[in-house]
Formats: sequence, C-alpha cells, structure tokens
Amino acid sequence: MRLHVADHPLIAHKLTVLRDERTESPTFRLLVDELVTLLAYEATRDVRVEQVEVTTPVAETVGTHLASPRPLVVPILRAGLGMLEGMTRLLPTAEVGFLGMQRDEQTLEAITYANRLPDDLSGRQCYVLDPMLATGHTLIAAINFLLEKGARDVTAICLLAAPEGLRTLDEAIGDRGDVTIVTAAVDERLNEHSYIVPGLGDAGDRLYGVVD
Ligand SMILES: O=P(O)(O)OC[C@H]1O[C@H](OP(=O)(O)OP(=O)(O)O)[C@H](O)[C@@H]1O
Ligand SMILES: O=c1cc[nH]c(=O)[nH]1
Ligand SMILES: [Mg+2]
Repeated sequence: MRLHVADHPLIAHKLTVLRDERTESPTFRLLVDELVTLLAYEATRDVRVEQVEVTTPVAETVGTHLASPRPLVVPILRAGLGMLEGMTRLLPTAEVGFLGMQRDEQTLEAITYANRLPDDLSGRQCYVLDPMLATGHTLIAAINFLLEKGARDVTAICLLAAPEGLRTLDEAIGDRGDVTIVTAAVDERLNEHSYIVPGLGDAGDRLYGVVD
C-alpha cells in the first residue's frame, strides 16, 4: 500500500478551518469540495492516458486524452457523497458507483446498506472517496468489494487518516491489489471511541446533520 500525504499550504489552511468546531455545515461542505479537488489533482497523477492527434489553429500535434476504460469513482455514503462533485469536476467522464456504509459504533464493524457497482472492474482504475479513515474497517470493506470484482488499481482519497487505520488497512490488503491512500493529513491517534484525534468530529454529521 502506498501513502501520499498532500503537503500544501492551501490544503493545510482549508483543513484547519474544517477542523474548527465553529465551522457550520454550509462552509464545511464548500471546504470539503475545494479540498477534494486539490487532493484529486494529486490522486490522479497516475491516471491512464493515451496519445491522440490534435489539430490546433496553427499545426498538427500529438496530445493526451484519458484512456479507456473510464475511471470509476466510488463515494462511500454518507460522508463520501460530499466529496463527489469536487472529484467529478476534475474527472467529468468518470463513471460513478455507490457504496452505502455505516460504522457500528459498538463493534466498529462496517455495515453495508447499499452497493451499486459495475459487475466487472478488471482493468478499471477506481477512486474511493471517504473523508475519514479511522479504524480502517469501512475502507477495507469497500476496497474488498472492488477487489472481488476484479479491480487491482485502487486509490482512496481521504481528508484525514489515523495511523492505526493505515496499519490495519495495509495488513488487510496485503499484496492483493495496488492500493494508494491520498490524504490531507495523518493525525495523531484514535480516542477511546475510535474517533480521530484531533480530527474534525463526525464528518457525516458536520456535512449533513445528526441522524439518530
Ligand atoms: O475507519 P472507520 O473506523 O471504519 O470509520 C470511518 C467511517 O466512519 C464514517 O462514516 P459513518 O459510519 O459515520 O457514516 P456516515 O458517513 O453516514 O456518517 C466515515 O465517513 C467513514 O466512512
Ligand atoms: O473521527 C471520526 C471517526 C469516524 N468517523 C468520523 O466521521 N469521524
Ligand atoms: Mg458519520
């Protein structure tokens, strides 16, 4: 597994405002959107391309297009939905699959309540969106769905990751796929409730409000 921490002053600034407990939902959503676009720029560095001929008003030349098959973007509901538009702005031709997952706050296991993915993912580059990588259980389950369908090249874009979750994910994936995590920061640790410290709280609640 590869880890890329996007070290950029604009990312650090936006992340700091996002962490602030006084930041309300509308600003929070806007910042998540902006941060994803910045992270997506890093995350798509190895997106597959092909050379194409293009005629400019001045001359013929060889340029670059995204190669087929189209990349697949997979937001993990709920919180990952807040990252979708920022991602597709950069990759407008990408296909979008959906996973609905919720962490059981007692057992910390990921419960899957929605799964809408293409059947065959062999040869597809997949980009998973989830703002928080805490214990790693949610991302492990999501990446396993993709690997089971034949994907081998998976990049997860997270706003924050915990060291514990990164270790668990690395062990769980092993050499079954080429997995990269792109994140804005690796925080200190998990607390006794397995929340990221210092973190930003519950990303889904801060984006969309508290659901009982
Ligand atoms: O690494 P983990 O310990 O599995 O935790 C991370 C998951 O927890 C959050 O989702 P949550 O269960 O709160 O659902 P939500 O997005 O609907 O709020 C977050 O968006 C991740 O999906
Ligand atoms: O810190 C955390 C951990 C899990 N889910 C969140 O939204 N935040
Ligand atoms: Mg939540």
